[in-house]
Amino acid sequence: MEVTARAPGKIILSGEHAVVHGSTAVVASIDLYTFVSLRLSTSENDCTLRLLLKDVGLELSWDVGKIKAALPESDGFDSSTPTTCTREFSEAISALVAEQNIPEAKIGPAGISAFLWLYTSIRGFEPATVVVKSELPLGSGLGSSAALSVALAAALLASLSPGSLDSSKQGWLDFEDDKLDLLNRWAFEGEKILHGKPSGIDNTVSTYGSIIEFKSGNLTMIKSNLPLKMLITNTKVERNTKALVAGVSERTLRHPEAMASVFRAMDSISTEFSMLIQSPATDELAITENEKKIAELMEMNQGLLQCLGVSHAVIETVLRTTLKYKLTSKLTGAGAGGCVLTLLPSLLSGTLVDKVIAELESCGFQCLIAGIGGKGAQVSFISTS
Ligand SMILES: Nc1ncnc2c1ncn2[C@@H]1O[C@H](COP(=O)(O)OP(=O)(O)OP(=O)(O)O)[C@@H](O)[C@H]1O
Ligand SMILES: C[C@@](O)(CCO)CC(=O)[O-]
Ligand SMILES: [Mg+2]
Repeated sequence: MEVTARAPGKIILSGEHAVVHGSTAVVASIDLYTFVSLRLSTSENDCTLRLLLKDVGLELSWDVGKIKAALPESDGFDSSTPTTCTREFSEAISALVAEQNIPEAKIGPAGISAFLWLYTSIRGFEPATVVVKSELPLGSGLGSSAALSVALAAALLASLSPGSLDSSKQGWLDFEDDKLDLLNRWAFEGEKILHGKPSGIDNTVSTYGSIIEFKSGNLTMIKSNLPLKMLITNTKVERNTKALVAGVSERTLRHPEAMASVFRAMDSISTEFSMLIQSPATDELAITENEKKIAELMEMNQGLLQCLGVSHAVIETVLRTTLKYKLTSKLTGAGAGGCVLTLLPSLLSGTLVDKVIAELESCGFQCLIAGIGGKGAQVSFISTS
């Protein structure tokens, strides 16, 4: 049997970074996915765990006996109890990754460490082949690390106990709510390896989908009464979320009061953003008025993100370019490059949108318009017999 899981990326509409420090944030899933296929070995002679990372052209393999010998003694794995990777395990896993001699330019080791932690914690030391493929740009603010963690955990948990999932059914199947909570908690353990000190917002929206108001681990699914059409511009400047999150924490240590004020302001912006998109807007005038207020909140949010030190020259280029067309933009995700959101008001003509995209792409950027607020993690069972 082979199981394939898919998990969506995300756009943070308001409150990134501040959410790590307890502020409210608003986040939406997007219809770009990371796919993880897991096929357990059927041959008794096969003692290999294979990981194929298609997006970075890496094929890695370990003898499962060697993995078991390299990891510290433990009471065995318990898939029902998400556990944080300890320093001792982290050092042993880093050594298993280092022996693969991965070219640094290809990919940071964190994604592979997260894989080894989730695999051995949930499935133990069973030989298998795991294939990862994504529609998301990596390291660009669209939640590729969370989509990886969620899709990995989803495939592993579904392979262990399909539970209510009917493996004879075709197509993408939804998890039961209680399974989603377990999945999200395991994915959060993967994000801790990838993000250092994650808030949990990225793995939560990749697990549950939809649009979510998130604060200190608490989530409220919200329904937007506004179209919320967003142009996503990928500046193609890759960066590392873990380092950026750490940088904001260091600035907070240097300027505690000032930064606390910024976080409080971002909390207010997110709360108002959430209230606005849920407020009833039936006619064009009401929608336009609310879209103008949303644009103002995005502009204010971007200004505060500059206070945190996570903007970048290429982000400023996108801001200036879209402002020429009286459009408002803000970075999304960890910043310092990556992706920028531009609100496309519902009355905006397609011709104008095409002009904005053409000018942005002439700067070497890549533009896309993704559907937002869709499904979260799902699995599909493909018979390989
Ligand atoms: N499809 C993938 N294949 C291999 N590694 C991946 C994949 N997706 C994510 N990763 C891992 O996640 C890292 C990128 O995570 P990072 O958190 O820095 O960026 P992001 O999640 O795309 O952006 P943000 O956290 O701001 O939303 C990559 O360097 C890699 O280690
Ligand atoms: C920058 C951050 O707020 C969002 C990254 O997409 C980090 C986090 O919340 O884990
Ligand atoms: Mg990430």
